[in-house]
Amino acid sequence: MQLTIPSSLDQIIETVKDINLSSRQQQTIGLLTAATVITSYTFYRLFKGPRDNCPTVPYRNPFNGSSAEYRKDPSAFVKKWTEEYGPVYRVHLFGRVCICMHTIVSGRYVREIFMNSNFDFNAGIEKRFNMKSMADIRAHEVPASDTRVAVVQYLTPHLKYFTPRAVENLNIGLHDIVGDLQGKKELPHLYPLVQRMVSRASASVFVGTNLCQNSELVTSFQEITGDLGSYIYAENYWIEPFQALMNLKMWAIGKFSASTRKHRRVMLNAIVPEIKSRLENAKKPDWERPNDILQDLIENFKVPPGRDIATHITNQIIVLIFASIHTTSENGTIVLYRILNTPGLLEELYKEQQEVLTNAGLDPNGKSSEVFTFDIIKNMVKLDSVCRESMRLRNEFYELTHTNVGKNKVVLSNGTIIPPGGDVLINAWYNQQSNDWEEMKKDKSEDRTEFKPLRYVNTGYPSTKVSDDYLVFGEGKHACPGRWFAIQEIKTVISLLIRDYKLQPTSDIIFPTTVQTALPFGSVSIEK
Ligand code: HEM
Repeated sequence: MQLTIPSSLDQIIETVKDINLSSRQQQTIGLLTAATVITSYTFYRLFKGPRDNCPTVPYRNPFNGSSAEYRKDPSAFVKKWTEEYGPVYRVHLFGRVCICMHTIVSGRYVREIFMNSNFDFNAGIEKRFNMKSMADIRAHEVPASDTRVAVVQYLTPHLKYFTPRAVENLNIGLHDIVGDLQGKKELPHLYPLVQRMVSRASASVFVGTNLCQNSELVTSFQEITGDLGSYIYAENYWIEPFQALMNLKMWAIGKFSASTRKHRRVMLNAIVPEIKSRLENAKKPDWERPNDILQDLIENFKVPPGRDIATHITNQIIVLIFASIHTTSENGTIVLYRILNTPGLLEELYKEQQEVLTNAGLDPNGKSSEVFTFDIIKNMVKLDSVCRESMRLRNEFYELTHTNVGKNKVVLSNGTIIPPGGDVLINAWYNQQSNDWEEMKKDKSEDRTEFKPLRYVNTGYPSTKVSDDYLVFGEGKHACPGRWFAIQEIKTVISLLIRDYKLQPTSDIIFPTTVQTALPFGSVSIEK
């Protein structure tokens, strides 16, 4: 017997009204049929999500829906269903069913998510990757708004001031990996190099010029995100449909994992005495106030009741690290591989660098912390275009999950309903790369899938400018407030490397096509 799951109440009535109830046997069959149909309908509604005619990608596995198919070939999956269903549709992914099934939003509709304060990125991401919980930080003690304030008020306005120290420490980070470099050195992958440079420079700005010399601390800055992330990503996906179990697992990582304990110990060992000595020195008349985010946090943030100041500030710094170090290192690595994979590009960028420095009356071979100033880096427009183009083309598919944290349903302009607690995924592939989005093409012949390094030169679209077709930093009032610092670091890492070293790929460079990593692969030789 074939069971057809009805999609509306009318269909149920149609099915039941034809049952002839003249005999006892027929009555029993009739009742059973009606019960089966009603139960099926209830399940159908439950698994389908809200009644709004939004199409749902068909799936067989009721627990993990389309997750396996999506993970196997995300590009094919996203292309197929976006073509079939258009800009807004539902997919049963990562165990999210019923009213919480992910709604995929593409094209201009993404604005309706980014501009609506009911949608929260942190609430969405924390369902699968709750960094605070995994680092044993109580969420309410370090709200996202605190980290935003730290960046918006104390970091971004002072980027010019912080630049020389960041450049000096990028160089030290580089030296940590390549050493004095007498001959050629082979780097199996570029990520550890970029990550060390970014970690050292970020540490000099976040916790100051004294603590950034603590190599163990810089290593913790470098590794904490990847270490905690590996507990989640190296996992069996069976746990995904069970949110309570996921939460328990992330909480247990925070409380009991060796990585969390180690990184917290290293950070507290460094930060506790530093805060103590700063608080004592501040009482002295000849005190010279340290200028870094640590000092801003000490002076401006309230310590929650029952918490000591050092633990609270360490927690704030850890959250800042989660937001900044891996993201910047990963994207810096992506840009570098793109440059190395494009014949003639490295030489063109070197030429631009020499021209910008010479036009500013600076010695093109001068001390890096003196010549690579905030304005000089800003003037490297070709390099900036390469950054935007490389980041636009990173392998992104359904990204930037947002949850409706409001009490009411949100109705998109096409009638799609996102209920309270409902999740949205942004179709970054479509918005950033698809040629089907005609509106985003300058002319019909433009190919958005192509890597065109100088695409954005003189277009008014620097790599920090968010737009519907460039969502790497999000959009709207929660768009990444650290993007100016991130781009400054990425551009300086590249400027230092292409001026002072010779880099050459020693294997093919592979750009990933899976959801597991955005990092390209390939070995590179480096020499002076
Ligand atoms: C290339 C590197 C980076 C990328 C790709 C990146 C990306 C993002 C994205 C996608 C968001 C969410 C935006 C949204 O909700 O719409 C975000 C938020 C945030 N980012 Fe970044 N980020 C980067 C670097 C940084 C850096 C260096 C910092 C700090 C120094 C930082 C601090 C933050 C903070 C505090 C938020 C939360 C903003 C809020 O909730 O209002 N990010 N970032």
